[in-house]
Amino acid sequence: MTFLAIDVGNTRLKWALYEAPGPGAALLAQGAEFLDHIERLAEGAWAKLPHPARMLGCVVAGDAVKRRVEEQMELWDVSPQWVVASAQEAGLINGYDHPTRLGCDRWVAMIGARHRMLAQGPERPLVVVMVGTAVTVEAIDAHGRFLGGLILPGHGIMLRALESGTAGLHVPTGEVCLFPTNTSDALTSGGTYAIAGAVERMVQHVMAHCGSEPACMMTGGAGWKMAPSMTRPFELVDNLIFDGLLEIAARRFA
Ligand SMILES: Nc1ncnc2c1ncn2[C@@H]1O[C@H](COP(=O)(O)OP(=O)(O)O)[C@@H](O)[C@H]1O
Ligand SMILES: CC(C)(COP(=O)(O)O)[C@@H](O)C(=O)NCCC(=O)O
Ligand SMILES: [K+]
Repeated sequence: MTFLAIDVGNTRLKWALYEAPGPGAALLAQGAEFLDHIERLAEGAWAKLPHPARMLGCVVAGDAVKRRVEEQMELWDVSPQWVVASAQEAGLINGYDHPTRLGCDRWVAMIGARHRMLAQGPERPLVVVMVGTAVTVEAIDAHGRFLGGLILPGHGIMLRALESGTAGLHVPTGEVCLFPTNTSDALTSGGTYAIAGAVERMVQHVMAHCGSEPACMMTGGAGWKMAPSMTRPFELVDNLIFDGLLEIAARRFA
């Protein structure tokens, strides 16, 4: 029973086709498109795919984008199903004030991270960092309760905000360094360490609250850029959202 997983962020749509709806299923094909190029999918990357029997996705880019994706899916006889964060799913408990207002991408990535950790060993607290258009930093206790999380601007948004709010910060991308001595390096390093510093604070909060060191996982399109600048060991995972969608699919489509 082939299974299509779709993750629509604010910058790109990522998709992956699996042989079956469950963890460990073989990956048959995958791809990514910028949101402007969604209309290419049905006649492009999706045209030659085996038809998916089931689909599950998460979308945080708004209803108009969701409809554009569903239009491309008319190629197949599969009903689109989109995850909404809930009070509890797949072993995770949602501590948000209004559970359904939590970004579904955050919820699904946390489910993926929790099961990845359980597959590796005993229960531990978790810090899950997702570096996309925005950056999110989530805290989960050892029992699978989502305690809360941070939302920060991603690299691109930080740079655009500085460019548009000042006269003298229109410069090319620089390098991350400890003591930047030019504007490009100062901006690139500032953004990177803003994120790394926020993550370090969250790790400290979790250690103080839970009394033990969390496992740390990082994912998202720009995760690889952050990885060398973290203050602690982080496992860089390709796509925790697909992992989470596979966990949810295994339960819904069993
Ligand atoms: N090959 C790439 N294509 C697009 N964005 C990339 C790429 N490599 C890194 N990035 C960075 O990743 C961010 C987008 O990551 P992504 O996970 O697609 O975000 P979202 O889930 O919010 O759509 C961009 O802000 C960009 O800085
Ligand atoms: C925080 C986000 C913008 C992240 O989006 P992304 O960077 O993945 O495109 C998204 O998860 C969202 O819109 N969340 C809703 C608000 C919340 O989670 O509290
Ligand atoms: K995302």
